[in-house]
Amino acid sequence: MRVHLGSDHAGLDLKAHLTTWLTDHGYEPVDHGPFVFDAVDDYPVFCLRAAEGVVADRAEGLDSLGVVIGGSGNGEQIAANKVLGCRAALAWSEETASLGREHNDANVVAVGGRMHSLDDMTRFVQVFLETPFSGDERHVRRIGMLSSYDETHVLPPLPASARPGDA
Ligand SMILES: O=C[C@H](O)[C@H](O)[C@H](O)COP(=O)(O)O
Repeated sequence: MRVHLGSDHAGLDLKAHLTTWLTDHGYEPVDHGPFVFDAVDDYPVFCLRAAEGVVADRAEGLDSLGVVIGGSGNGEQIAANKVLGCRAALAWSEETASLGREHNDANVVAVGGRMHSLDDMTRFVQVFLETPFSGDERHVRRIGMLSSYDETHVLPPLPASARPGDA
């Protein structure tokens, strides 16, 4: 499996660690930078490229996921989710990492490099990469609503039970 990585200065150390770890574990890492420490670099530059790499691979039928890393993971997740076809989940525990795949079929995971130990973050990424999407009908339906909104910008209809005054 190919794994696209992007970060900023706050995620640089973890990205370097993960690149080696991924290679050692049979993955094909693709590093979108940064490659040197620059305390004022900007995560969108690198995380948008990583997310685009995942989406392009998957459009060609390749097995591909992404990892974006910053101080909190928040901005990196937001950046990745700007790319059409990317679903980026923020992982801050093993459970949120696995749920990102099981329930959300996320194809990119965001991690906060200033929030956890190196071992914990590596484990979150490992869990994310190794967990399959459940494929359950309810999750497929919800993901379909998001994809449809991406394409049409039309809101999904409210169910009868959720209309104001119907409670
Ligand atoms: O959400 C954004 C990330 O956490 C960034 O890594 C963070 O904002 C960078 O902060 P600073 O520029 O203060 O190092």
